[in-house]
Amino acid sequence: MASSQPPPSSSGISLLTAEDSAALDADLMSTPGFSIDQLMELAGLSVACAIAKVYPPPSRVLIVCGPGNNGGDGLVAARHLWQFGYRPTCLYPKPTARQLFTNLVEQCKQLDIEFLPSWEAAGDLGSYDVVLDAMFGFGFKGDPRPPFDTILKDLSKSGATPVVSVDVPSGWSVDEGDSKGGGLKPEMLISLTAPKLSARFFEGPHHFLGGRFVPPGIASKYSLELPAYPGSEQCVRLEEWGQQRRTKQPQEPCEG
Ligand SMILES: NC(=O)C1=CN([C@@H]2O[C@H](COP(=O)(O)OP(=O)(O)OC[C@H]3O[C@@H](n4cnc5c(N)ncnc54)[C@H](OP(=O)(O)O)[C@@H]3O)[C@@H](O)[C@H]2O)[C@H](O)CC1
Ligand SMILES: [K+]
Repeated sequence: MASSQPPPSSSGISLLTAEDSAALDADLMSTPGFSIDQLMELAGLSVACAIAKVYPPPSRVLIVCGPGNNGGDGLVAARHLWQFGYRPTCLYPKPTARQLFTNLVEQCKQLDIEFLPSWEAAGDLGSYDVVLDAMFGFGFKGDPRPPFDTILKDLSKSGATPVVSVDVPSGWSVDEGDSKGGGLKPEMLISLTAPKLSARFFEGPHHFLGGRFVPPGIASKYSLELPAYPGSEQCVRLEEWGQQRRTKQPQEPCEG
């Protein structure tokens, strides 16, 4: 069972705790029998589709991938972005030896997507149009360990290039957000399945939902209230965060 009713955001959309995110993930793989490959493919595709809504090709995208499934989403997104006409470059400093991940890397290499040997090799961040943060999602705990500590510090300091975070801004507590301060301030967040609790602290102008694979039974088990995806779209913009708050103008006085 879901550990508790997910808290709604101010807009009524459900937010998931780290604990419920992991439980929901396990449910998707047990009851409807989704494989992780299927879910990751759809998650990564939705990330690429959301990026295409905001940063049109041919953008230079630096994709920083972490050691878990969030990193796998980044590798899938790299392949789709290339197919959409982008020029992705990947950094995958702690590659996972599992077959799924070695396949994803090989699929990118078949497209001649460059894999950087180190963070230092990324050079001037200003030479990229977008940095895709696929380091950590709902499996992150504690303080970032090397080399991600340095990468996150550098990305947090640099205002040169917009950061797009997959599922959770990396380095943030999944439930508490950037509780220590000084962390990433992404311009765009692509929440997967449902926004995580920390999304209530996201202040950037672009918040999307992706991962269009939740069957009604699981949505109802977790009492998920989510916006409908339009038509055949893989992502939906969550207007309720950031954008509306930032663009809200004081009411014009009525004439007459
Ligand atoms: N249902 C869905 O919405 C799906 C989402 N997907 C994506 O998967 C992630 C969650 O993936 P998971 O592998 O469980 O977790 P993460 O990728 O977030 O991180 C786990 C790895 O990170 C390491 N880790 C954890 N904390 C730290 C730290 N402080 N410093 C360095 N490294 C850290 C951890 O290593 P351990 O040794 O600590 O275990 C793991 O290697 C979700 O957010 C979505 O993006 C799926 O793709 C599809 C289904
Ligand atoms: K992330």
